[in-house]
Amino acid sequence: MAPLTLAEFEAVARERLDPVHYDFFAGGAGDETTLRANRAGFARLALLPRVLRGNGTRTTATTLFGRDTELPVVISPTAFHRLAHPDGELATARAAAGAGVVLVVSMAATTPVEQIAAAARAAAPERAPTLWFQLYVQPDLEFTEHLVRRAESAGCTALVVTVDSPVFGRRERDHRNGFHDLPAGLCCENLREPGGAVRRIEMSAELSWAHIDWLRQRTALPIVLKGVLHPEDALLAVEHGVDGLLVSNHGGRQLDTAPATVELLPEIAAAVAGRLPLLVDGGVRRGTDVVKALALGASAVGVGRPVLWGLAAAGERGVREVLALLREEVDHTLALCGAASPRELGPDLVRRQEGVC
Ligand SMILES: Cc1cc2nc3c(=O)[nH]c(=O)nc-3n(C[C@H](O)[C@H](O)[C@H](O)COP(=O)(O)O)c2cc1C
Ligand SMILES: O=C(O)C(=O)c1ccccc1
Repeated sequence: MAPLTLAEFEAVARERLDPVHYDFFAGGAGDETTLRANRAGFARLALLPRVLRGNGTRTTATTLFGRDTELPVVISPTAFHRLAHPDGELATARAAAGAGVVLVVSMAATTPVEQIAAAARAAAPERAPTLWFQLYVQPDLEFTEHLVRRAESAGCTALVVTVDSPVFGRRERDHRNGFHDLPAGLCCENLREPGGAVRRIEMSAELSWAHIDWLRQRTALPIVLKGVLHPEDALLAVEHGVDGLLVSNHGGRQLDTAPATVELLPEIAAAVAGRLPLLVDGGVRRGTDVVKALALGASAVGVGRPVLWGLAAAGERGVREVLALLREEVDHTLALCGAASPRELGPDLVRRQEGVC
């Protein structure tokens, strides 16, 4: 039976994957409190529908940084797609392009960004697929700049700079399983030097706002900061001229006990006061989750693990099905809420209820 929900895709993926790789994808940091909190945050919110709105025609489409997208959902960057399926990022890119959904290519992709972009273009030549590139600013700024140029030349139209990883999160499942490295034959292809050697990704606690200023001066691409959670940092982001925020706790993989992302949205939306578009990820598994996040001020949401489950279950087709399920659920939820488009949603549609999980 074809999976009917994103949760069912996870169950299929779990059966197919090496348990060590399943744990790498599924796991979080520490006690996995934040991993669970992301889901609980959505579960605590109720949707309060409007009726008799006369919205016979609906759209799930919207725009992000001036480009059309079929869904207010982007594929958040996740490492190592070839651990999930031999076609890896190529399959993900084809599915995303076919669905008209933005793919954020991970710096830790197991396929070079140029090949990912070519696969996306070939899969949907008529619609100029949208790829963004996720960057961990490396202490070697010359190499970082080289990566930015590669992403630009490959046709990526935004940089997503991950700022929640001054050190790597402590994922205890991986420690228990002894999973520390990619198997032979796979590597982080975007870390390959012109000479052929592959660098290791460095997490750096030295990074500061000065690095964001440095990057701002070196690229005309929109810069989205991924992993801003504190409203004061959201204000600093505005001051430093970034173009968007992806409110994220890294799917519960970095600071354990960080709050659920959806719970932070209202505060962050109030702080930025419309000066920047907000995206949010962490625990989005249902169309109702998407609608709740948009109602609370997000322009779009990101999904991480569900795409890996689709990929592990059935390669490109699995990712296509995951995106199609999300699209149907978003459309259905908009209809039931009396909304004609993602842009019509406001905080009046959401109620917080205690004790519901
Ligand atoms: C297996 C895995 C790998 C990830 N790799 C990256 C990465 O390379 N860069 C990054 O910025 N975030 C990475 N993330 C975090 C995701 O971009 C995203 O924030 C998170 O998965 C969202 O939560 P969700 O999985 O509940 O949808 C990764 C997450 C997972 C689960
Ligand atoms: O697993 C992750 O969450 C992640 O961000 C990552 C980054 C670099 C290499 C491998 C994983």
